[in-house]
Amino acid sequence: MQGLGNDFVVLDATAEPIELNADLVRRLADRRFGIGCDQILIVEPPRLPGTCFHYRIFNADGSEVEQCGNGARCFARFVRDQGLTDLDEIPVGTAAGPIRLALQPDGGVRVDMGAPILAPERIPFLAERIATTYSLELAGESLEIGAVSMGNPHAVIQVADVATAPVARLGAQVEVHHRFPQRVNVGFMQVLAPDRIRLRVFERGVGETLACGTGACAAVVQARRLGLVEPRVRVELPGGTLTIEWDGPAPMLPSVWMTGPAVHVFRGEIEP
Ligand SMILES: N[C@H](CCC[C@H](N)C(=O)O)C(=O)O
Repeated sequence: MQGLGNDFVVLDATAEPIELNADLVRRLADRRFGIGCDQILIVEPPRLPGTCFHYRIFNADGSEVEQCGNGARCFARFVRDQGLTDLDEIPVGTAAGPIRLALQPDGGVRVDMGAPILAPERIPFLAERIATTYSLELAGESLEIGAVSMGNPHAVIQVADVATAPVARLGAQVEVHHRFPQRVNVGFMQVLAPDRIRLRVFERGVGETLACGTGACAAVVQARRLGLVEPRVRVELPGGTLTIEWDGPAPMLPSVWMTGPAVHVFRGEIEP
């Protein structure tokens, strides 16, 4: 499956459990010696009340993570195509809590990604207090970043031009910065207009991907907090465009909504 070029191997563990260790994940995700993907998703029976499935996510480096936006849309497409559900609106449990996946008539998927998390200790991010931006000291330079969690941690850096942003170098340095104890995804955001953002994301555990759904959500949350965009924003990533909606930063942080495509690429069996 792929969502704007962020690609996944999706495994159906609804009938019998699948246990993946980090080494097996890395082998399956390897684009030369394995199948090849950015993340592996596992469809499991429900764990949370009121949900139909549980959704586990593993980065290509073998790390298990809390949330994946593009993967959520592909999850919805997969469980429908596999006949595992006939619901149009699918409540799914994740390590970050429940999310709701709604299949759209045009084949796209709209996801209630839940409310963003801004409290540093819950991101997690080491900071004295919550702030709209933080100064991050890197070898020889100081960066202004936003820190937002969508269940998974994101650093958001505003740049003048994503095309020339040092994504590989800075992304790799910020990903492992000591103030992010569980590492971090690093978004490079260029605000083009109040309803339009361009974004590149250096993903934790993968490197730069063609798209990052939670990264798009985090970028819009940060841009809204900076007063730069309207509640509905088109986020242009290298792999395509997502529509992100967020009415915040109201006192009660509302959900972030993400709408975009989910495409089936191939179906196969994994040799035991
Ligand atoms: N690399 C992310 C997980 C995948 C997120 C991304 N593929 C998305 O669409 O949200 C992390 O370590 O938190």
